[in-house]
Amino acid sequence: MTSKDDEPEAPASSVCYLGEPTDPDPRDPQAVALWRRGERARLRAERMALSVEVRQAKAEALTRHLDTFVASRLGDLTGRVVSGYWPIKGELDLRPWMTALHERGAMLALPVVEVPGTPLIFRRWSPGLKMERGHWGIPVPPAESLQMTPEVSLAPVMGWDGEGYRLGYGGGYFDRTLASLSPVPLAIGVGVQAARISSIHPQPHDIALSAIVTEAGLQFARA
Ligand SMILES: Nc1nc2c(c(=O)[nH]1)N(C=O)[C@@H](CNc1ccc(C(=O)N[C@@H](CCC(=O)O)C(=O)O)cc1)CN2
Ligand SMILES: Nc1ncnc2c1ncn2[C@@H]1O[C@H](COP(=O)(O)OP(=O)(O)OP(=O)(O)O)[C@@H](O)[C@H]1O
Repeated sequence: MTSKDDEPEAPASSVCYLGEPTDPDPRDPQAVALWRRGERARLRAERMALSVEVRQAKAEALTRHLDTFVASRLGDLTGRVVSGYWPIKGELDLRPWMTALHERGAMLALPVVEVPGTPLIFRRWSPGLKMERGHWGIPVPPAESLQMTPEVSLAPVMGWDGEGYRLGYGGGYFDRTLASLSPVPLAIGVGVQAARISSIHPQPHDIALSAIVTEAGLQFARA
């Protein structure tokens, strides 16, 4: 007869980390890159598993927190340039907020990969604008749209940490863009609360965002 004592003990790590991948050595860029690839796949699968209704409820809750935060930092947005994003791959759809801002007199813009491996540019958008298919199949405003520099820039996050760092799709586009813009915009990471990771293990090229907002509220903000 077997007793409980005969059963092999689970290693402590499987209890503590609940099957999450082990953190890489942050000094080893290749290990970090490999770990990020795994985290992106895990977080993307989790996000895709959310129903459309749940995702929409999260987007609505997030929008309320975002609106409050932006108003607290900038006040009235009339005439200000705000960049959003066209949702892909299960990203939260904040287009209703973009439309509301447009109606309140803000100028909206969307990011465009004009040249792969270089900073994003931003083209003016307004509700109903006919879009073109850009790099990676992402819909973008057509080339004749006015190019603008955002004062507020939304960055959809695949993952995020408590220090304001973002995990995206692995192109490095947002980091490159923030490094190139002057003045630096109020860069707000937006995504689901469940995509929080303890650290993205920031590398020299990673630039922390100004704030992170999820459906649960403001999670991080620099003074
Ligand atoms: N909706 C939305 N639009 C957005 C962004 C976003 O995150 N979400 N971006 C935010 O930045 C920019 C596009 N970001 C991109 C990021 C990666 C790749 C890409 O080619 N990824 C490759 C892997 C690259 C690599 O590992 O070197 C791939 O997955 O095949 C393309 C666009 C601008 N528009
Ligand atoms: N300022 C930069 N200059 C040159 N290369 C950069 C810069 N920022 C990032 N990169 C390159 O981009 C690669 C991917 O970066 P990272 O893992 O941070 O992507 P990401 O933030 O998830 O992507 P994205 O912003 O496109 O969604 C890195 O290996 C890095 O070499």
